Amino acid sequence: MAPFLRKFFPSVYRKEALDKFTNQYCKFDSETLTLFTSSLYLAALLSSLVASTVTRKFGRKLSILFGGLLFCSGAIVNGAAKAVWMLIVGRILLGFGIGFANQSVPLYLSEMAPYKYRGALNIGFQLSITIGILVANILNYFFAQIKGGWGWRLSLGGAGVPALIITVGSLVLPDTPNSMIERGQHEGVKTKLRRIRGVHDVEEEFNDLVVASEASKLVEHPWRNLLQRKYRPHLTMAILIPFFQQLTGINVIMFYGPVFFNTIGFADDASLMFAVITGGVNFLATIVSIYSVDKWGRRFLFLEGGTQMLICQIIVATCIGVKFRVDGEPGALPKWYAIVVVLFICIYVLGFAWSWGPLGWLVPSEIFPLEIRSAAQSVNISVNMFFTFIIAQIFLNMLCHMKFGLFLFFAFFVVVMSFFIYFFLPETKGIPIEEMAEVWKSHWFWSRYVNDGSRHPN
Ligand SMILES: OC[C@H]1O[C@](O)(CO)[C@@H](O)[C@@H]1O
Repeated sequence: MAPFLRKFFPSVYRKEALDKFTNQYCKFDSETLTLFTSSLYLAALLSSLVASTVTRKFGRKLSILFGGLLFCSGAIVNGAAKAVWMLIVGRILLGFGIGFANQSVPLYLSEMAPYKYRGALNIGFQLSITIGILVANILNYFFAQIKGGWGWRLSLGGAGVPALIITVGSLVLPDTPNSMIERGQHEGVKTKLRRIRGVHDVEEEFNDLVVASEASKLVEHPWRNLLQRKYRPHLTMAILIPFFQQLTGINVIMFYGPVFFNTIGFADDASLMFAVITGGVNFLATIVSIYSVDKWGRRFLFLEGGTQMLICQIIVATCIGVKFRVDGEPGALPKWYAIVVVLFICIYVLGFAWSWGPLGWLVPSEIFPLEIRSAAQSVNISVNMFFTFIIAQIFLNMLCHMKFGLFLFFAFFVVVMSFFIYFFLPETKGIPIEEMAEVWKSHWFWSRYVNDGSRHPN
């Protein structure tokens, strides 16, 4: 929003609004602007490491509560901001909140979910993220129209509403049976299980939980465990899947969509409107993945989504390159031309939202065996946050230097990740978690690690 830029980032505002001769690609290149966006992810990365201990020792509820409170305070500081430092402090508080929530909420969900619905509920996590993005984009569109130019305060402060929902939720929802057992609170667990599952006979699940908890207590060094040769495929996936998810370039559209649409010549309100459209497409396609993931499988969605994103990235790069050339000639794209670009961006978002978006969380969550689950999950989240931070931090500068080639840069990674999936990711559709080991044992490449040199008898 122009009043926001004028107040906190006047040099960006001047370049964008007043200087009609600047290279289009560099209009928004400002380090404080990117620091404002990216500081949140650095804070999230740090706090998710602390949160994993809180979640284990004090229960999921407490981590969720911390997440809600920190997020709430960040929203208040941001909504009341008078200077850039307040914005950045607010973003850091939001980041701490996200670190706690990202660590504990997926765990909470998967521990509460009945076994059969775990996949769908897991995608529910990503679905909620897309709903959050969509609602935020819609509100931004309306708040931007408020006379007096203070609508951005509502946009930033409004983040307090979902934070309050999380805070209150953490107080009224029960802790998970797994967590209670893990912390030695055996009484009351069976009653709780009966309530959650809606059946009387919970003896078997109770015993399973106790056995699982005993087993995980025997693992003294989950982090060192993860480095064992037999966990090489898991460690590889815990690092590469979140890395690739971010290298699709999705957050260029999610974070800087309005900035980007502005760059190609739309007015401020039209740019915010396109953010609503991409947000809507993102949400709808995530629903598609809920229905198709167990039907067509993970590999199909990854490969189809990758191909779709690749084609769109090449088309968008070509369209922008042809018009702005390498020197970023000032002037907007013709309307119809800009609409074609927006259309292919939407098809790109569709491709992401039914593949790497949800599967980037689902696949890691179902392939880690219990003894390394929490450590591997922390690696997964940290790598995700780290690369979200990197892209958020360098995107505007990359756009300025790599120009339309930026889209080809991400396209290159989409090719690499699709080959990676094709050759190295086994299909995990319909395989019970406790039988997952077999999948690696019969894989052409990973079998040499999990079988420890000797091939499986069959
Ligand atoms: O839907 C897009 C969103 O999904 C994620 O890739 C993973 O949750 C985020 O980094 C992104 O902002």
